[in-house]
Amino acid sequence: MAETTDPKHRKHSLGSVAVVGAGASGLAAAYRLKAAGVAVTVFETQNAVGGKIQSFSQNGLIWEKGPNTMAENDPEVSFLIDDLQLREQQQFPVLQNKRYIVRNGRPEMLPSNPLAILSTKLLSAQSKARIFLEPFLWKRKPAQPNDSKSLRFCSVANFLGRHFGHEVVDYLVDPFVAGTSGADPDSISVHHSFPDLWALEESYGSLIVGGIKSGIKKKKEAKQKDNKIQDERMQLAASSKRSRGSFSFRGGMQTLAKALAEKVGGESLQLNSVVIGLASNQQGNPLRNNWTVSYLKGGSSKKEQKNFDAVILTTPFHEMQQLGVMKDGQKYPLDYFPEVVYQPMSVLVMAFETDRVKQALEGFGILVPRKEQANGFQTLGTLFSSSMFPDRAPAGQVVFTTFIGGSRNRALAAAPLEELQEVALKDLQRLVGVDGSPVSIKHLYWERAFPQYSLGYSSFLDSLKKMEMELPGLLYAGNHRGGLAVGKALAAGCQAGDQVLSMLEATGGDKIFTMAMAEPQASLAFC
Ligand SMILES: Cc1cc2nc3c(=O)[nH]c(=O)nc-3n(C[C@H](O)[C@H](O)[C@H](O)COP(=O)(O)OP(=O)(O)OC[C@H]3O[C@@H](n4cnc5c(N)ncnc54)[C@H](O)[C@@H]3O)c2cc1C
Ligand SMILES: C=Cc1c2[nH]c(c1C)Cc1[nH]c(c(CCC(=O)O)c1C)Cc1[nH]c(c(C)c1CCC(=O)O)Cc1[nH]c(c(C)c1C=C)C2
Repeated sequence: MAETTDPKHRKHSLGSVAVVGAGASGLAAAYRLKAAGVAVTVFETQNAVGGKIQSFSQNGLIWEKGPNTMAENDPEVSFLIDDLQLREQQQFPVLQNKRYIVRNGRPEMLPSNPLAILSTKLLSAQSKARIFLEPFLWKRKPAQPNDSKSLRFCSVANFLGRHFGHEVVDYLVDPFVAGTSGADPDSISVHHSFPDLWALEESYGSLIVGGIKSGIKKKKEAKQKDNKIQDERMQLAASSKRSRGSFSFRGGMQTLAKALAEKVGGESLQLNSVVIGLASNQQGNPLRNNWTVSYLKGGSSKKEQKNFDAVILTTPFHEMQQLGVMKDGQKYPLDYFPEVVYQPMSVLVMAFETDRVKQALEGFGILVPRKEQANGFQTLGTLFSSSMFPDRAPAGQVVFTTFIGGSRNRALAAAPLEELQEVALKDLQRLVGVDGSPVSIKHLYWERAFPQYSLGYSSFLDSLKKMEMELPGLLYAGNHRGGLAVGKALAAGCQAGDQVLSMLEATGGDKIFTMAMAEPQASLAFC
C-alpha cells in the first residue's frame, strides 16, 4: 500500500524528492536538495555509498577499485569541496605531470609543455612540425548533406587526425582516450566526448590558434572573477586550485562520498534498497506528490512504496532499463532508447617489495597505445599509486594499479585473476623492471565500467530528453550525459537538484520556498 506524503508533514519542506543511486551524482543532488530544505530520500542498492567510488584500506595499503583522482573543472565541484570543508583533506599526487606513454616497447615521458614536444621521442620530426604548423595545415571535414547531423558522427580519431595527423592520434590521442574512458578514438564521438575541442574548431578552425586565444580569454575572465571575490580565503582557493591538477582526498576518494553521505544522512539515506518501479500519475497538480517509488529493502521480497513530488535517476542506463516505469496506470516502455556500449575493465592493484622493482618510475603513471600491442603489451595502463600517494603504501612496498580490458580487449577484462596477474606482471616487468610476485594483490572486474559516447550518441541523449519531457518530474543525472569524470557527475547531480528546486518553486512551493531560503546560503550558490 502506497504511503501518501501528507502535506501537513511537508509544512517545513519545499517538497519531497527521491534520488535513485548514491554515487557521486546522486549524493550531490541529495546534498543540494537537502540544503535547500527539500525532504529527500536516496535509494541505494548497495550497503555502501559512492557507487563507482570505492576506496579500501588494509594493513597500511589504501587502494581504489574505481576512480583514483578527480579534477576541479566545474564550479559545482569547488563549492562542494568548500562547503563540505574538504580543502584540508585534498591530496595532490606527487609529480603528477610526469606521465609516460609506451613507444617502441619503452616508456617515454609525455611532453608537459609545448617546448618539450621538440625533444620527445614519442613523435617523429614530421609529426612535431605538423603540430606547430597546424594553423596552416589543418583540413576541414568535407561538406556533407545534412551537415549538422552528420558531423555528430565524427570520431575523435577522424577529427584530431585532420588537425595533427595519424601519428599524433596513435601515440597521444589513443592512449589518452584509453586512459580516460577505456575506449578507442575511432569509436567515440568528438562532439560528445570532447565538446570543448569541437567548439574550438567551430569558432576558430585551428585548434592551436583556438586553444591560445580561448586560453587568454579564459585567463582574463578568471582574473576579473577572482578580483570580484571579496573573501581572501576564497580568492586563494580559487587561484590555487586551477593550477594544481587532479587530486584525491586523505583516505582515498571515498572520503568525498562519505562527507556527502554524512550531510545527507540519517533517514534520507536508504541503503540496501533496490528501486524496482517508478509510477507517475500526471492527473491533478503536476509535480506534486505524483511519483510512486517501489523498492525492495534489505534483501526482502516484500515491495515497499513511497510517494514523491519528483525523482532524480542516477543509475547506469542498463539498470534503468530494469525498472518498471508506469504513466497514468499504463506501462511506459523505455524501448525507444538505442543500445549503449559499455567498456569492461579489470583493475589490479599489486604491491611489491621495493627491491623487487628495478626501474621504478616516478609520477602519475604510464599508458600503452593500441599500436604497442604489436610489441607484446596487453595492459591499457598503470598508475604509479605509491609514487602518487606515498602514504598509501606499507613501508618498503611499491604499489601499482593496472587497468586491463576496454574496447581493445573486452574478453581479457573478464579473464580469471591468474591470467590477469600474468599479463600485468609481464608488462610491468618490461616497463618498470618488476621482478617476482607481488606481496599482495587486489582485483575488481567491472563488467560495465564506462558507458561509451559512441558515434551517433545524440540519439541516446535525445531519448533521455524525450523521457524527461514525457514524464514530468523525472530527471536523469548520471554519467551517461555530460562526461564520465567524478567532477562531471557531481556537477550533473547539483544541476538536477537545482532544476527540481525550480520546478517545485513553480508548482506551488513559493511560500514554503521563501521560508526555507530565509537563512543565508551564500556558499551554496552552485551546490
Ligand atoms: C575503474 C574506474 C576508474 C575510474 N577512474 C576515474 C578517475 O580516475 N577520475 C574520474 O574523474 N572518474 C573516474 N571514473 C569514472 C567515475 O568514477 C564515474 O563516472 C562516476 O563516479 C559515476 O558516478 P554516478 O553517480 O553517475 O554513477 P555510479 O557511481 O554508477 O552510481 C550509481 C549508483 O546507483 C545505484 N543503483 C543502480 N541501480 C539501482 C536501483 N535500481 N536502485 C537503487 N540504486 C541503484 C548503484 O548501486 C550505484 O551506487 C572511473 C570509473 C571506473 C569504473
Ligand atoms: C588505463 C586506463 C584508465 C586509467 N584511468 C581510467 C582508465 C580507463 C579511468 C579514468 N581516469 C580519469 C578519468 C576521468 C576522465 C575525464 O573525463 O576527466 C577516467 C574515467 C582521469 C584521467 N586519467 C588520465 C588522464 C589524462 C585523466 C584526466 C584528468 C587528468 O589529467 O588527471 C590518464 C591515465 N589514466 C590511467 C593512467 C595510467 C593514466 C596516465 C598515465 C588509468
